[in-house]
Amino acid sequence: MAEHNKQDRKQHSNQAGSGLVIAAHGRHYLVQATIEGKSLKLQCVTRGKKSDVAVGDRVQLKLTSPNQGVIEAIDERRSLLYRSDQYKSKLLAANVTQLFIVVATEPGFADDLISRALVAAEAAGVTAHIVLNKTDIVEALEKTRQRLHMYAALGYPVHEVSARAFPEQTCATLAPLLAGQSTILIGQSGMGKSSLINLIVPDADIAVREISAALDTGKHTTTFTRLYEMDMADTSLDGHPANIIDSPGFQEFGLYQLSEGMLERAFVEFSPYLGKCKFYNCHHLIEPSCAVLEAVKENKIAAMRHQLYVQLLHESSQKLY
Ligand SMILES: Nc1nc2c(ncn2[C@@H]2O[C@H](COP(=O)(O)OP(=O)(O)OP(=O)(O)O)[C@@H](O)[C@H]2O)c(=O)[nH]1
Ligand SMILES: [Zn+2]
Repeated sequence: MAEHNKQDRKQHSNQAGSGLVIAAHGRHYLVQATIEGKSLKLQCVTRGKKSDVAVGDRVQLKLTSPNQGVIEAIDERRSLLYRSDQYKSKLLAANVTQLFIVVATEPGFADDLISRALVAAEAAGVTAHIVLNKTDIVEALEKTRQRLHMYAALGYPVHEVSARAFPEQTCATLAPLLAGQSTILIGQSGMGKSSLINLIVPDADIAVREISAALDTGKHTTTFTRLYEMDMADTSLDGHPANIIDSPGFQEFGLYQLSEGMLERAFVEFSPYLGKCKFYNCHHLIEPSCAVLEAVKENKIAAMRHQLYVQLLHESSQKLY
């Protein structure tokens, strides 16, 4: 260790505290920390080569310089979501309580991605909602509603908003849903996720520039997952702080770590049929007298959803680790 580092460490080593990871870029983390009663943003690394910290983690840390720290421990997590990285799953966000999937009337969205997100949410014990944006594009509204009916029928709430045409109503719809929760927003490009974030998080742009500078991400200001803390003080929801997590692009969820048992339970509409197949260890693929396959045949389970189950089962058997 370099001499000046040693001195730095000595000077600050007795200062410890806790914090919330608000952004991650490679193995560098930005932590909103409280050190001896003072609130500050710290650039942090982990000890050694550990990289199992995620945005949303509550961590214990030690100060190494006035604006830097080392993450010593991760507090127990309430939930953990994974993102996909070429047949591997990496951490996406921790302690999320709900997932908002942003879709729009236009451009069209992919059912496959919605269902993958729903599976990820179910497996992580996270509530999932669908936010239908751009309801002002009325020509496409009915058709989109019909497409989303399938998810509403499965029990996933669908909320209609328009970030651009009806900003106030949009805030009024979303704010009570967000209060007291830690919400991650995901969406395919063009759905209006950024417009929604800018609407519900005042100064989101400034926060992103700050985070980007602190983590030295260069021009890639949109390639990292970040968390915005909202105190809701200037709303009727005062006292119910909310965390909003923005994940860039459409993060494909990492589902490789899911076991077969977890997968079949993550398809909520399978549940009345589980345990009713002829074979107790039925994979619901081609087996005779499979209650799930029979339900697909009778249109009680959408064929599209069953196909995704088959695909995910296949993918999870391909994992490389
Ligand atoms: N008509 C209409 N357009 C909207 C609405 N919300 C956003 N848009 C437009 O949709 C386009 C995409 O919006 P963004 O907020 O950049 O979408 P995004 O989902 O963040 O997309 P990426 O930045 O590509 O990830 C922009 O041209 C917005 O102005 C809406 O409620 N109605
Ligand atoms: Zn079966």
